[in-house]
This record gives sequence, C-alpha cells and structure tokens, in this order.
Amino acid sequence: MFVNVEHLGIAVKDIAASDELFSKLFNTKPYKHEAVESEGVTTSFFKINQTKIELLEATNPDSPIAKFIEKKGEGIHHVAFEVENILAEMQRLEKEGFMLLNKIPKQGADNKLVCFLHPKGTNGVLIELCQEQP
Ligand SMILES: CC[C@@H](C(=O)O)C(=O)SCCNC(=O)CCNC(=O)[C@H](O)C(C)(C)COP(=O)(O)OP(=O)(O)OC[C@H]1O[C@@H](n2cnc3c(N)ncnc32)[C@H](O)[C@@H]1OP(=O)(O)O
Ligand SMILES: [Co+2]
Repeated sequence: MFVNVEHLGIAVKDIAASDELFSKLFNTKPYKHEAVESEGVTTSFFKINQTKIELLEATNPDSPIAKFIEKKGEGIHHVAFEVENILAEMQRLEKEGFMLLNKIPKQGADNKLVCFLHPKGTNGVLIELCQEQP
C-alpha cells in the first residue's frame, strides 16, 4: 500500500550553495547530510512539518544526478513514496507492467530500502518507493 509522499528529490550542482538557498527559503537548516556511495550522491534533508525535501549533488560523473543535470539542468529529479511493504509493491507493480530499475530493494538514505521505477513508464516522472528499515 502507498502511504504518503516520503520526499521530493531535487538535483543540484553545489549542495553547499543550495543548502544556503533552501535554508533561506524555508527559514530552517537541513536536519542531516548523508552520502550514498552506491548512487554516487551526497544529500541534504530539510523537513517542513511532514514534508521532506532531499537535495542531491553528484559525487562522480556517472551518477544519475550528474547525467540528469547534464541533460535537463537542476530541478525536481524524483518523487518518493513511502510504502508499507516494498517487496509486495514491487511485485504488484511489475505485474502491472511498470519497469523496475532494481529487482531487489537497495539501501537508500535516511535508513530506507528503496526501489526506482523508470520514468519512461510513468509519464516522465522518476518514482522512488521507500520503506523504513526496522
Ligand atoms: C540518496 C539515495 C536515494 C534516496 O534514498 O532517496 C535517492 O534518491 S538516489 C537518486 C539517484 N538515483 C537514481 O536516480 C537511481 C534511478 N535512476 C536511474 O536508474 C537512471 O537515472 C535512469 C532513470 C534509468 C536514467 O538513466 P540512463 O538511462 O542512464 O540515463 P539517460 O540520461 O540516458 O536517461 C534516459 C531517459 O530518461 C530520462 N531521465 C533520466 N532521469 C530522469 C529523471 N530523473 N526524471 C525524468 N526523466 C529522466 C532522460 O532524460 C532520458 O530521456 P530521453 O532523452 O527522452 O531518452
Ligand atoms: Co530520493
């Protein structure tokens, strides 16, 4: 079952500069920074009530974030949904014909297991499924 929007991912070129910008915008500082080497990103997280914003900067030129910025520029990169049971959702969505980008859940930021759906199958929006790890 889909529960809620877990976070919005925003691709940025310079996370330190974007931290300053978004801190001014939201009038609050990021609550954490975390690098996820397997995705080639470093992140910072802001929280506004229940809404989480994830800024992502590439840490290498092969990172999905580096490629995205090269093609489309900075901006909204993905929408992440919290799901109750990621394996069950992955199975259901695969049966429905969605293109899973990873066949087994992988380690995301902020203690989550994650799976991505190809934007070609979701009207051009990269979707991330997240489940909190116990
Ligand atoms: C921090 C960890 C984690 C979390 O816990 O929150 C994250 O959020 S990690 C975020 C970064 N990781 C990922 O994005 C992993 C999933 N992404 C991918 O596997 C790839 O980026 C991709 C979506 C399969 C695209 O890769 P690739 O095919 O190599 O790149 P292209 O540049 O050739 O793109 C093909 C096609 O798709 C369009 N595209 C790419 N990214 C996006 C996007 N984010 N949103 C919408 N569309 C996207 C791209 O423009 C190309 O379109 P065409 O040019 O029309 O073919
Ligand atoms: Co994300």
